[in-house]
Amino acid sequence: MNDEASGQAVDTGAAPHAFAAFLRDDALLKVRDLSVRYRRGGKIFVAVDGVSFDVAPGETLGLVGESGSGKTTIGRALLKLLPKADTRIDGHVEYDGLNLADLSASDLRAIRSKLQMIFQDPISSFNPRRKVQDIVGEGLEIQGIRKAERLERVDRALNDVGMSRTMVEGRRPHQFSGGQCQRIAIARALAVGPELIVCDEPVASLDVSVQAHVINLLQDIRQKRNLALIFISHDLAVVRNVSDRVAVLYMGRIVEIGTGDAIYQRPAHPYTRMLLEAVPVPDASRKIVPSATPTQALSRSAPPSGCRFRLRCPRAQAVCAAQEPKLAAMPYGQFAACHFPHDEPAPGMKTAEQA
Ligand SMILES: Nc1ncnc2c1ncn2[C@@H]1O[C@H](COP(=O)(O)OP(=O)(O)OP(=O)(O)O)[C@@H](O)[C@H]1O
Repeated sequence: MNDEASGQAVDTGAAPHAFAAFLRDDALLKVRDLSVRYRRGGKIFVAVDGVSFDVAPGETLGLVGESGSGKTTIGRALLKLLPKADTRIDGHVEYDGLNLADLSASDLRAIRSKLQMIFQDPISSFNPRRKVQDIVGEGLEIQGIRKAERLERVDRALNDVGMSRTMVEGRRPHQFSGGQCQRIAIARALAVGPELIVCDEPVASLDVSVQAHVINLLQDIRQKRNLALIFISHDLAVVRNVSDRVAVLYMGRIVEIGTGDAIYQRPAHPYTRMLLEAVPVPDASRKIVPSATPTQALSRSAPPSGCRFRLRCPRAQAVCAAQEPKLAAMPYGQFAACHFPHDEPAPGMKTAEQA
């Protein structure tokens, strides 16, 4: 399936179940042409629009984009956590060969032990009246696991996040710091023995000094347990050291997807470059590209014709208004949806050859 050199445009919209060249056969999770529409005040709002990607066992995929680009909606759609009312989901999500749309409630419960999610604000996902050891064991309780085994698995999960039962015994979430609460949330996800965890901005609410600890912790656990991660962030710098591949999302669509090396060293899409420019680096030659039209001002119920990024894009030409670009293979192996992709290294970045 890895037809990277073909240079062929990939129309995932027209052929939702066809394997595009950046998709893989051996994936644990297959997402094909996923769209999510919300009804808001009588209008249809397209939050996610024809997104396709895969996650292989043990792989980390970074999902990056500005606020409102649809990252959380994708994460929640994968776990079937979106509100049913006023939400329409189309497309195909397959986990370990099972189509999630076809699953009965009990099959879905079984899958949930394999597929977990952690959130930006862990405390709001905790029942404040419960003790921490019970919170960590919640998923096991739902599965009907007996108490002795539950305690053993809770201990193991707490140890994996650098905590212990003695540390948490009899205590409630508000007695812990933000970083510790995120560890508790990770332990709760780990306790059920997942294969894939969707991490939704897991460090965004933490102090910068704690962020690195939590990221390193996730990395260690991932290696130890051969976990796959979808790491959601608005910040390309945050996913940089954790992602094998990165997908860049703009207004509900993937505009670039590829290995971390390609995305950081040879970003082809002007939007990816804009996000990279916003990453603070100690290099005065790199400036933040001014954005004429902020995303919030762009209507999602009536997105611009052609390329959705064209109103903010310094390279836009007439064809960009007339024709929506498809994801196409770039010389450095990634796929980008752009009529005028960049071919030069990212400014201020050393390429692998130069390093
Ligand atoms: N339940 C809902 N009903 C209506 N609109 C929604 C709902 N949930 C999200 N949206 C809208 O869908 C768009 C995508 O939201 P989403 O939270 O997925 O984006 P995001 O990229 O995760 O942004 P953020 O980082 O700010 O959470 C936003 O404009 C949001 O307002």
